[in-house]
Amino acid sequence: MSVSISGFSKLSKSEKMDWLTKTYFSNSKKALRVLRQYWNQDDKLQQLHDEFIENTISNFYLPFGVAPNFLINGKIHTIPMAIEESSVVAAASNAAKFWLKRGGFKTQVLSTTKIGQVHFMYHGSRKTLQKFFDVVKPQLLQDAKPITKNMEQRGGGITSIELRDKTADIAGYYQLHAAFETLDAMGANFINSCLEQFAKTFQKEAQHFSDFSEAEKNIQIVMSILSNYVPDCLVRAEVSCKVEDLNDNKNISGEEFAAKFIQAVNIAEVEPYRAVTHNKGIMNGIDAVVLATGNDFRAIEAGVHAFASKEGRYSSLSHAKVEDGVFTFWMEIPLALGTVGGLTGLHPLVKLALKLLQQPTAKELMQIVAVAGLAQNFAALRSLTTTGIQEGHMKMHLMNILNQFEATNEEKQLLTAHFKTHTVSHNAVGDAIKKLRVMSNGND
Ligand SMILES: CC(C)(COP(=O)([O-])OP(=O)([O-])OC[C@H]1O[C@@H](n2cnc3c(N)ncnc32)[C@H](O)[C@@H]1OP(=O)([O-])[O-])[C@@H](O)C(=O)NCCC(=O)NCCSC(=O)C[C@@](C)(O)CC(=O)[O-]
Ligand SMILES: NC(=O)C1=CN([C@@H]2O[C@H](COP(=O)(O)OP(=O)(O)OC[C@H]3O[C@@H](n4cnc5c(N)ncnc54)[C@H](O)[C@@H]3O)[C@@H](O)[C@H]2O)C=CC1
Repeated sequence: MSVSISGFSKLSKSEKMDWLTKTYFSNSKKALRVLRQYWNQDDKLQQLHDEFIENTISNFYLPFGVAPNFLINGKIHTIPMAIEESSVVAAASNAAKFWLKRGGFKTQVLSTTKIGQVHFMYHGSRKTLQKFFDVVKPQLLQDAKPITKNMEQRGGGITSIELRDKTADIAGYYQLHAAFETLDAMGANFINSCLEQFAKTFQKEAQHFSDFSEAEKNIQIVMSILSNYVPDCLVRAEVSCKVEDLNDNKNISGEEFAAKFIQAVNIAEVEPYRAVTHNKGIMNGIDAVVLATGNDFRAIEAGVHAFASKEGRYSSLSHAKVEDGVFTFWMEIPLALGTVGGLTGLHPLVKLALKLLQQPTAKELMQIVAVAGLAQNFAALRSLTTTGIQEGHMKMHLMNILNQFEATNEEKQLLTAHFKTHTVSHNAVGDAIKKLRVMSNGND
């Protein structure tokens, strides 16, 4: 079907739903019912959620779960997670429980610098441009003062601006490359506002710079935007224990477990096909907490994967070693997060998640999120190198398969018990449910 519409954004919510359901669904009443089913019953809350984005017609639920027992730098946390995939929360909880008895997670924020750039074109003398930049720099900072005043009072603001010559890549291409400290805000809007002001000042002042020829005054601003690549907004998370303490009755000694685990990490360090899946496992934990705390998971994803490629080849974000009988597993990861701004003060479940985390600062949240990623990676690698991933994952996924077969509560109970001792697969569940239904029909 190929249908276009002009002025859709101007329609009311019910007009939008009406057009959509009549245009795309043979049973428009049923489609409407589903959409309405996910509206918040409270009118005020419904409006709040509607107004987060544009053309809202319903709400998209994700489960909101928690993983308890995370010992981080000596303090226990229960971590909120919003995610659709079964076994992720169980895996995080499992790893938290494992490390609770082994000293817990240690974390450290290594840096908090964020970057933004004004990309512009200039075809003239590089020396004169540099001279102009040196002259105009105080004015750039001065004109941005109305935007930076409050941030500076809090201890943040613009920390540097430099002129970068990118003409080796594209003829005439230069940048104003600026660094920012945005404290508890992720900072996208703050940084973009500063950059757009830089661009205005830069262009305006160029008109009055007497060393420029008329042609050189014609600086063309291409765009002004923050970068989601934040290699200097970095947090480290680590676990370690004596090798013999890794033994956890999984029919494998601590030494064997450490050796296999390190092999698995080494493979992800050198083999991109494996590294992507390895890091996906880390992002299971990271994204879930990022979402639950109202942060921008696209920004985090883009930045993290760029960081994983920083050596020129996509590689593992985590690393492991044994030294002097001590197993250490760690990760350094860039995370530009906010605990103010964005949705953090608006979405009721985000507010609850932040309260659950005892109202963390952005730095504290960076550490909690990194831990969730490392824990997730530990749980996945532990399964992969011992039982295999499917045993635990499918155990958790069983309920989704049962729901696909529209199992009743009674069927769920019987089949959950059955699959405690049988391997879960889509086919096996299908066969078991068929058998059960034939038997119960026979009994009728
Ligand atoms: C699934 C488990 C945890 C089972 O592990 P288990 O040893 O069978 O669990 P258990 O029943 O003995 O319970 C032990 C603890 O695990 C947690 N746990 C256990 N069950 C639950 C549950 N229902 N709800 C909440 N928490 C649960 C919980 O902490 C529990 O302690 P308790 O609460 O009893 O004191 C384990 O096998 C595991 O960690 N597997 C890894 C699963 C995983 O990584 N899933 C992610 C999806 S797969 C993927 O996307 C990524 C991947 C794997 O491809 C990445 C990669 O390749 O690297
Ligand atoms: N490329 C990207 O990543 C882009 C992301 N965004 C979106 O921007 C939003 C985040 O932007 P923000 O500027 O962080 O949010 P925001 O625009 O809500 O601003 C947060 C403001 O909170 C104030 N504030 C109060 N207390 C503070 C404290 N302790 N520390 C720091 N600031 C404090 C500051 O004035 C700060 O500017 C997210 O929703 C994100 O999705 C927007 C454009 C691009």
